[in-house]
Amino acid sequence: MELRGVGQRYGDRVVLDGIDLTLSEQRVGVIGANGSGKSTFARLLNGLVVPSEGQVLVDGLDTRTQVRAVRRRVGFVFQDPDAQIVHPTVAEDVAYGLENQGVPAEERAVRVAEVLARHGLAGHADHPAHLLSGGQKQLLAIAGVLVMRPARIVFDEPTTLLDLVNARRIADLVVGLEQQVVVVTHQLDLLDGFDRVLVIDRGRVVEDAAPGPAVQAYRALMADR
Ligand SMILES: Nc1ncnc2c1ncn2[C@@H]1O[C@H](COP(=O)(O)OP(=O)(O)OP(=O)(O)O)[C@@H](O)[C@H]1O
Repeated sequence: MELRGVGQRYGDRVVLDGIDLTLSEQRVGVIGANGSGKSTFARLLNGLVVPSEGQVLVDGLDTRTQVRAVRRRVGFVFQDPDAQIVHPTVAEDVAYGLENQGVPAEERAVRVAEVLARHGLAGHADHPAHLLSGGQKQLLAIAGVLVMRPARIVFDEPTTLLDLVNARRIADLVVGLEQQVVVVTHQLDLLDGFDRVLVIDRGRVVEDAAPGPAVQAYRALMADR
């Protein structure tokens, strides 16, 4: 994924400015203060937001002109799974994206069963999705993305609403993924073992390093506020 001269503004408000990055590492973290531009950055990566300046490219595809192809390559997991869960039952919800892509019913059933089993939701296939616990809902939202087999997944604060047990579960799941992942988080221990961490501050990337030095830079920055 590549950002070239990317800027994002809403009216007079500059939310991101002068972002030039190539993200080729398997695990990339994004940290920074509230309102620094992290979610906007995450949303640029799969075309949920199109930059007001510059270009975002995924495998050479421009999010401005090839957003459908980009979305097939880049899955997105929202902070609040309720934003993502739209169908009455667990299995229907996971099947939804596949149905949209025209995957035949038989293959859909196999892929849905497989992903639910892998994420401990097999026993819940026919349960109402809204009755799941917060942790199960987040797993369901992730299963709904994984079933589509995107090559990359962007997570926007995936553990914020979760208790410690479920947060750990999601963290383990993220670490075990074979896809490229970009994770926005305030939970700094989620970044252990990541390849690269970006610190965003006031719309700019102010540190770009391994997790240790990046977290240190972020702490130093916040200590001065
Ligand atoms: N659609 C929009 N219209 C106007 N302003 C927006 C829009 N989206 C984001 N912003 C503004 O951009 C700034 C950065 O928001 P963003 O959600 O990217 O920050 P963040 O770093 O993810 O914050 P947090 O850690 O609190 O989630 C905020 O001041 C926000 O109000």
